[in-house]
Amino acid sequence: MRRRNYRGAASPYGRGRPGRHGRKDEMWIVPVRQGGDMFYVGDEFFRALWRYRAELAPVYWLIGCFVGGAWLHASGPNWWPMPVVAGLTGLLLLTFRPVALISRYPLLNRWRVRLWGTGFILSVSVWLTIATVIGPTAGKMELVAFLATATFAVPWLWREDRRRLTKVRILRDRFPDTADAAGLTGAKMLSAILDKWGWTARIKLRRGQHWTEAITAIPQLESAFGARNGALRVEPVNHDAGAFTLRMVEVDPHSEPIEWAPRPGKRNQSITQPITVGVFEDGSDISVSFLRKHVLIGGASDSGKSGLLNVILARLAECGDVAMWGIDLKEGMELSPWSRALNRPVATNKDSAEILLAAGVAELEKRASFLMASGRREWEPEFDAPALFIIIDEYAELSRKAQKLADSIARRGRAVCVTLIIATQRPTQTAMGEGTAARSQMQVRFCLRVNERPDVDLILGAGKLKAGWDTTMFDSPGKFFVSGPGMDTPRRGRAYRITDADVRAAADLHARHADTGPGGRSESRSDGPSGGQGSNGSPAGVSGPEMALWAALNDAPAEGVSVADLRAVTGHGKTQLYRRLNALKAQGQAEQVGRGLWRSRRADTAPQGQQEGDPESHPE
Ligand SMILES: Nc1ncnc2c1ncn2[C@@H]1O[C@H](COP(=O)(O)OP(=O)(O)OP(=O)(O)O)[C@@H](O)[C@H]1O
Repeated sequence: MRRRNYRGAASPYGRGRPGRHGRKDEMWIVPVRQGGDMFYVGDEFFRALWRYRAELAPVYWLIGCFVGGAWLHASGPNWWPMPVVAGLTGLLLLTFRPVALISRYPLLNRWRVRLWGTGFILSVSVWLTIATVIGPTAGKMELVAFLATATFAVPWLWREDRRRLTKVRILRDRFPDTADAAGLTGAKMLSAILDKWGWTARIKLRRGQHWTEAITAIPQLESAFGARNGALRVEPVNHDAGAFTLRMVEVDPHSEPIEWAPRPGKRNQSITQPITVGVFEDGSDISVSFLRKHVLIGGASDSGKSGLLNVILARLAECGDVAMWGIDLKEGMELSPWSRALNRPVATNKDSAEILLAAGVAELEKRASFLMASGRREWEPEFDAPALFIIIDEYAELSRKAQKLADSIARRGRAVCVTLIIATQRPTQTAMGEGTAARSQMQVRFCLRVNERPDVDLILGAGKLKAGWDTTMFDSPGKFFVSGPGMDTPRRGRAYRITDADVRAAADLHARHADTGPGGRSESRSDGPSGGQGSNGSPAGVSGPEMALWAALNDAPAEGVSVADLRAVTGHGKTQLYRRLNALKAQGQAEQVGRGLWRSRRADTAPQGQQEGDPESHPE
């Protein structure tokens, strides 16, 4: 059989024959339909019988039963045990559901499907047994077959996933016309998935078209689909400039505010896990990792910046390995309700903001020397060594000095887990501080509604507006795009709505220091195990006992520091202290130099006798 190339000329080569450079030339070949139009119509007919096999299944069952019954009857009435054995085998399989069967047909896990299957197998095997003996057309056999088929066809055709499958097929079959009407001639729908809010499809464009053309064609596509304004979203597909993801939002999950639901349990979360701040419009959670990342929240007035900041604070407060400081230059209006959950009184004016940021830089430097001395590269947050977040509402209001300090934290704070969460309306260079690079250090960026399109690039970074991250059309507060590691497509999200009462409840539930309540005493956290200045002068509850322990071991004389002294500086109980000391010893960072005497392992000293078996080298 000769094949034709794409211009219709006969090709001398069969399908797949290597070209001049060993390249297969099958791209240029389409199969020739021999036999003219009749063959074509017949071909399409059989294709349709196969494509719509699920919908046509009841007809196939009926035909199968009559053909099978006729064959068995013709073979002899004594063949009746055959359908009985087949039916029993089917029932046994359904009852015991071997793994191979379940992994191929997971639907069999549903009891309704099994009930239907049991009835179906019983009916078919009984009917075939009788048909083998008396014949498939004897008596009322035909009527019974039709009635039984109709009975089993109803639940089969009404099945929810069958309905979905049909909808997907209709979408896919009609898509070439829709794309044509929208000016994307030649585009194909490769796959589609339905969910409760709408559907998402993967589209492949004609060769030479770029996915950004689909962004321009969104209004035309909406019209061609007969959808409401703003119902369609276009997102790029990684590694394929000629494809995109088309999302139709039939029911907008963001049309109503999504209420904040506090999580039970106190301080049992960890910042090493992503935190959930809202819901994407396909109903999935927006989970963002805040660990070792600076965060920027930008948006116009009333776009919901403070609301989002409150949600983030509430989530951070749930983490036991987090410490928080706050700067709120709106006279503490936004952050004061959080005072009890913060590890330091809120800075509400330019001077106290400078002091707080200077303390942040000092903390950062202490942590950096600690890491260097202990041969580690990154701060691993723990309850005793929390990640420190400095939250700044209205960053643009900071003084120049404060902005320089914040810039220093932005540049150096990530590895040591001293990070910034900044909210501002327009992060222009002036607002972020002339001569500083704070904006470029922000890895996670939330962009709420903005009034001017160029503000999108200002908040999210150059080129984002052109890539479809336009937030000027966001119509309700709390809606945003978030960009960051692993979040490089513009998916619309909406933050939870958190009320003032929710904020108060969360702050009470996760109070760090009861004595720093609204209007609480400043710098008064000097008592208790996690309070007070560490021996290294670290701020209470931030650097924590871990650094105090390390400083004491480092400062210890050659004969070591006593366990009693270490307990005093860290506030640890004996068991906890020995757990930490033994861990440091295992890492080669601390050594026991005598009974109950420890110090850091120094490069210049040979390892001392390790006194294995010393009862005090194990927690009691
Ligand atoms: N996620 C949300 N869902 C529903 N409503 C919200 C949400 N976030 C904020 N709002 C509402 O929007 C209004 C403005 O919110 P918010 O004060 O957070 O905005 P803002 O951007 O901080 O404003 P400004 O810059 O003026 O301080 C408030 O009435 C708030 O209740």
